[in-house]
Amino acid sequence: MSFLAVTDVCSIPYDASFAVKNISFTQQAMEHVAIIGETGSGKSTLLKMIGGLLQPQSGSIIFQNNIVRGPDWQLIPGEKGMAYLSQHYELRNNYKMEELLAYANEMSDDEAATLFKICRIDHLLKRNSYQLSGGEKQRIALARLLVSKPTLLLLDEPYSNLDLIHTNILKQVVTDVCKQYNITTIITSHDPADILPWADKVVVLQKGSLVQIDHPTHLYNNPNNEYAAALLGAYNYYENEAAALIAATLGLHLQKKDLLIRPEKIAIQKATDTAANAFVKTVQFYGHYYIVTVSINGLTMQCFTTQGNFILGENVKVAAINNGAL
Ligand SMILES: Nc1ncnc2c1ncn2[C@@H]1O[C@H](COP(=O)(O)OP(=O)(O)OP(=O)(O)O)[C@@H](O)[C@H]1O
Repeated sequence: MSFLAVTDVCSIPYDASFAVKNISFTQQAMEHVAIIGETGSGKSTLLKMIGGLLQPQSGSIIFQNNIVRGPDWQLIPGEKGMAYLSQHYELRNNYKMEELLAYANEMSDDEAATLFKICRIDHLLKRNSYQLSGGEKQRIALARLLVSKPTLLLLDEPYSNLDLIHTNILKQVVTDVCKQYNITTIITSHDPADILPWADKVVVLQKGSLVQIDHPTHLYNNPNNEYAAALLGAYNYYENEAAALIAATLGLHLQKKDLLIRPEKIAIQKATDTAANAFVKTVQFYGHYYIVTVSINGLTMQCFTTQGNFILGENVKVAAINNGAL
């Protein structure tokens, strides 16, 4: 029996144009699940249905052997044992943080003190919400959910409003609390950096429908469509004659009518006129790597390289690394 089983779940359409349709997946205890998709693809809608905060039209959600009942069936929406951190969480004004945290607290004083330390908010308890930064508010909001001792944490784009420093702090906090308290987590995001190193299972949504469920490595290397490829990072995509031409240039055997190759799978080097098969169109600096865009018979292709000495217009040779295998 799964920890969570989502079966054929459909949302009640908000209007004629959008509904989440027939989503099924399972989650084991402590398995990290990420729900990804472009903005408006239905991530929050699905997460709220899982949390019992939004009534599904059909399908079933079973959490730890119990049916999750939507708000139509409960006086106070929300499933016991689950905690949902909204993208648009709000902390009440005119309360000290310690008062706010005391409200739903099911922990002993010692347990709560440990939690606040792990959440890195122990120095903020005497403050009011207007005295906190966005990252601090986010950690308080998380701690406020955790004092009710959930076993499943639903995090709706938790890092979307934070800078890199505070994102990294919150990621560490999430990792630490989940490990310390055996909390299973689902995160929604559209940022590959939130998903690829963290998730065990990725659920890809497009316009409310399921595109793919996969392990991040397999998904990154074998996306079911161009949309799924684009969500997880840069890519080059060609069809028909263009695919054949690029495959021949890179030394690849084309097995289908289209070709998807990630930029890091292409080696690029300076070349004499006779050895060259491309020329440099643009060079962009990204800190620890460069993106060099080359032209091959009028087709463009992105290559990642750590070499910053390519010159616009110069001839280069490009080739697939390891036969393009990802
Ligand atoms: N309460 C609502 N009433 C009407 N339409 C809604 C409502 N909530 C969401 N929608 C619409 O449903 C679609 C899916 O929204 P949802 O918030 O689930 O997407 P999302 O993938 O979480 O997006 P984002 O990444 O921008 O948060 C969008 O087109 C949105 O405009």
